Amino acid sequence: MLILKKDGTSYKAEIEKGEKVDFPKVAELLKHTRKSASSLCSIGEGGDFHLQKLDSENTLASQIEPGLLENYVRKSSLYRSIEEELKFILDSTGELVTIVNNQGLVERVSSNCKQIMGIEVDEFVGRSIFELEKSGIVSLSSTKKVLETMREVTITQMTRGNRRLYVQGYPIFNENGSLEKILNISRDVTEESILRERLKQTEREMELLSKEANKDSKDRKIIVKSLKIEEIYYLLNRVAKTDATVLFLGETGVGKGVFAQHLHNVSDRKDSPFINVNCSVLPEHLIESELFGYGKGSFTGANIQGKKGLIEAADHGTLFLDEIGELPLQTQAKLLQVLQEKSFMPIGKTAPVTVDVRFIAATNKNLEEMVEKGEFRSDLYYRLNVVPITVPPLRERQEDIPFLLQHFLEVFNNRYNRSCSLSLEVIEQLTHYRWPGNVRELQNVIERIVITSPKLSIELTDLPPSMRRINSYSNSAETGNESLKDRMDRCEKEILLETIKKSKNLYEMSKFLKQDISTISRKLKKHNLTLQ
Ligand SMILES: Nc1ncnc2c1ncn2[C@@H]1O[C@H](COP(=O)(O)OP(=O)(O)OP(=O)(O)O)[C@@H](O)[C@H]1O
Repeated sequence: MLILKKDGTSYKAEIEKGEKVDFPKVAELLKHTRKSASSLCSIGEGGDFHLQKLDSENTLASQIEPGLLENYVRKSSLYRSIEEELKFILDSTGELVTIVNNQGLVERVSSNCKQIMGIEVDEFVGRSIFELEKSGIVSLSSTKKVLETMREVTITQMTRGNRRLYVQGYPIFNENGSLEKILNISRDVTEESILRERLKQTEREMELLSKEANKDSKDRKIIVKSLKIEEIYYLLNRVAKTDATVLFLGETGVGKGVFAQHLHNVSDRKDSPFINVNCSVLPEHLIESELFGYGKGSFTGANIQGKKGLIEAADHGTLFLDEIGELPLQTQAKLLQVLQEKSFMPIGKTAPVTVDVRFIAATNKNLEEMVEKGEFRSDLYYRLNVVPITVPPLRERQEDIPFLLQHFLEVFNNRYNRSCSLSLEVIEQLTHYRWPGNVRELQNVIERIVITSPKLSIELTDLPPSMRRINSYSNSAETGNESLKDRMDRCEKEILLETIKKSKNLYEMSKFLKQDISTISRKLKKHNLTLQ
């Protein structure tokens, strides 16, 4: 049995509670308690501990009040050393460690509490985590999550002192499997997040710089051959001298983006950024913050340092708003204000930002129709529509097609280290193709051919099946200038040309076309064709 003294020291007596003891043992006990034998027999009220009166059979038992016991234990050297070790462990991790009981009351916290949480240890210990969350001392409690899920959790927390914490909460179960405590280890990642954000910003700037650097590269060359494109090109060179807003209209892939970039390149703003924003790609809930930026800690999930918007990033340069028809109505109102006043208020800021930006917009939608349906603000439409430029689809400017084919062939031959060439029939065929995806589709077709063709000389048969015949027929039909006979003759010639490529002799050709040899021979003669 352990005999405890008021000063916290202890004495271990070889006596068990209820054990019969002889007088030598009682004497030993007396020595330590410094009581006389007669007083020991009468101890029991108000002493360090209460001994039951020794009865006639010399039975000794001890009774210690619970409060007193706790006090003794706290003062004991063993307790003190465990306590010190635990404190040392909590403090030496460098992370904020909290131990919370299963009711959500904070039992312990490491001494860096003030530095990380912004409050003193004493203000933290003993308080309910629910109350701390309510009073905004912690933004999101990991303890609460552990209590809900009974599992290990990981969360990001913002403290009152604007520190960002990466918190891991661990449930600690007792041997019966019920939750005893929750251990939370929080790492202060504020500096890390700032650095990450700076890195992202630098990457964005690098991307802008590399775009700027590439803008005059060969890939960016603009093919201007047809009269329609020539007109646009020269109009842009004139408009570039002003700051007028330009609205590019036209189907997808016709080159609206290319012309917007050209307009910037030939303007006085060419040495400042050209910021290309695709309004259809930015998620609706982010579009405003991306365009206008925001101040420090404006909303949940925002960068704590605040962020410069794309409009501000385009200061002294050009902002190209591609797919402007996709801009939400609410953002349209804010954009109109920038166009009119050249200033705007970033989210969560109190001072307006003034910018000097040239605006260019583009869309493949019918904005007038959208205005009628109330999907696009009429005032913004008129503001953007100062210089409207419609870029025609490829099928309306076939003169450009052979030059575009040649241009992209060069680009991709260089890129993939090949020397592919197109036969005259291929050029002719592709010139009459409808190109629903316009220049972008043409570019992709040539890239695919250069990458996949085993041969260097590209023939009709190497074209994707959809481009080999049908479209040229329908396209010519659209022009409506040819008679039925002429069109049939032309088709016949194209079919013969294609079959010649894969036939060794007349016999094979007649088999392919399911015609007798004499008919094939006659038709070859008619079209002035020979079998090699
Ligand atoms: N005249 C041209 N000369 C050279 N390349 C061109 C020309 N027109 C378009 N291109 C190329 O075609 C591709 C599509 O052009 P761009 O992205 O400018 O079209 P867009 O009309 O803006 O399309 P979308 O409406 O889908 O955004 C680009 O890779 C571009 O380089």
